[in-house]
Amino acid sequence: MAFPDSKIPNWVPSSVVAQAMVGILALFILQTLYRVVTNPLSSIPGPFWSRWTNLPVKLRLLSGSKATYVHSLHERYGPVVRLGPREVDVSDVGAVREVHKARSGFLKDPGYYVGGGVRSVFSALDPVFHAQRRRVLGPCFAEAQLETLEPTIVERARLTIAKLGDEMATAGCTDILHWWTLFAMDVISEMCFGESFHMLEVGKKNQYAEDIAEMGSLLPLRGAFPWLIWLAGYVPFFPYFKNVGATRQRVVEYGTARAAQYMRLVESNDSAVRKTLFSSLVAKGGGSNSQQDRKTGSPEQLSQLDITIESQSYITAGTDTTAITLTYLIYAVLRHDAVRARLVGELQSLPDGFTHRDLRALPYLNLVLEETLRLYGASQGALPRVVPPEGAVLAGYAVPPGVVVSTQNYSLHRDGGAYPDAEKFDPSRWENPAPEAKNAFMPFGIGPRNCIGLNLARMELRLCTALFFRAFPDVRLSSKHGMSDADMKPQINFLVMPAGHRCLVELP
Ligand code: HEM
Repeated sequence: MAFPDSKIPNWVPSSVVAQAMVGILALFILQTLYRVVTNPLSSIPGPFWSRWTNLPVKLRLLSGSKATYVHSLHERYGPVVRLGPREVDVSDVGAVREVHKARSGFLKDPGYYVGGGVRSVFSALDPVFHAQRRRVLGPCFAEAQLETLEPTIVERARLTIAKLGDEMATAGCTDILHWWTLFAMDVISEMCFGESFHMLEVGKKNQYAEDIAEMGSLLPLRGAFPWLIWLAGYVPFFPYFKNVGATRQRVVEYGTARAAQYMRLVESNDSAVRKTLFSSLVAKGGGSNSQQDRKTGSPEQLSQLDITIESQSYITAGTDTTAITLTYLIYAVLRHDAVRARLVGELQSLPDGFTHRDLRALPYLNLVLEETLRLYGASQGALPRVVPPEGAVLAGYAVPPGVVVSTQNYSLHRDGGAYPDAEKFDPSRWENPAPEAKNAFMPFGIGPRNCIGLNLARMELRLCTALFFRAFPDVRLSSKHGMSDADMKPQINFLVMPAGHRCLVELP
């Protein structure tokens, strides 16, 4: 065998080179085998391929079937299942609570959560910084604080109902997912920037919302192959990913302009300035744009830039989540005549000027809400965390430091022990729930990284459901334009999304 183009000197016999190459290959295979066999995760049950790769679950993440697939692995292998050489999923409630509890040491997996190098309450990894931010921002989402913003929600919800009614009358049916998405965007933009995006009036998303949706659509890809986005910066034939930088830039610029505009209004002492989520912080001197405060990262005193970044994360985390959950709530109610009859009856007993406080006290509405959050809450997929340096024992299995441990509501909320006949949409199961049912229920996450917007989400869900079913007690699912249950099959990547990206309803 000759090596004409190589730099190997002529005096080295080619058979020696070939033997060396075979030797290196053999060593590599042996080392890999050794690592696979001695991997501390090898005692954790899982499919055979999980010893070598996590590619099968990554591909399922992209196709929206990871959560159902991982659930099937739990059914086969038990509450702790291996998904790859350095990855496991846990569905044992005690172990899930261990992972997410305060001071557990498990941090959010940076491959999944951190984007754009900015630190918001959502993306921050450092627990000290995060705790300080939550202390500052938590009160903005307290129920009493949100009551001052209730008129914003009601005004936008009434406009949505009017739009739905118009479209059903003129087009014969309407897409509630589309309109609830615009509703949620308008509400959160007004709550962050003091002025709604007015997307409901226009009937479609603005550029900012499109940009945020585009960035969100890349999350599964980023979660599966974080290096791909990095690589895209260097490889010229990835124009799609190259646009991401420009999109992100546009989002920051637009948010900055909106926040600056709001601060100018506040400083002008205009009495017409609308309250925002951040009003109490601004009143205490937050939101300043001085050079000293500009640097993002000061946890106690939020600068204008911090408020812009936080707003962006609320718009990302608080729009589709609310719109999708609300859409599934209506869909589930419309598929169950007895549930609809009882809910509509209860809502019709409300006085005309009802408030969110009245809705909080309605028994059946809240049962329907809990059951929707169990089966159709928007967050059903993996919430990945990294095992701390000291390692962990989860449901009896030792898990070494650095391993990614995920938990998923899809499995927790379908645990037959906690929820008999788990696939059945049955609000009455929450009338007198067993401790197991309460324990496994985590639609908004648990612990210090739970959802900061959960009070806002529940408020929006209650108000919209009440206004919708009072306005349209006889509404039904439509079969126009080929709409069927297949359109509502949940696809789960980062969030749940109906497979058809629509939910059409009509009046009789
Ligand atoms: C039905 C609606 C919603 C659902 C089901 C939901 C669910 C969740 C879940 C499960 C988490 C935990 C994520 C994790 O542990 O990795 C979370 C976190 C978060 N959510 Fe929500 N969410 C909803 C609405 C909202 C709204 C309206 C807002 C906005 C204002 C919001 C803002 C956030 C933020 C900022 C975090 C990160 C909190 C932190 O890490 O400290 N969410 N949400």
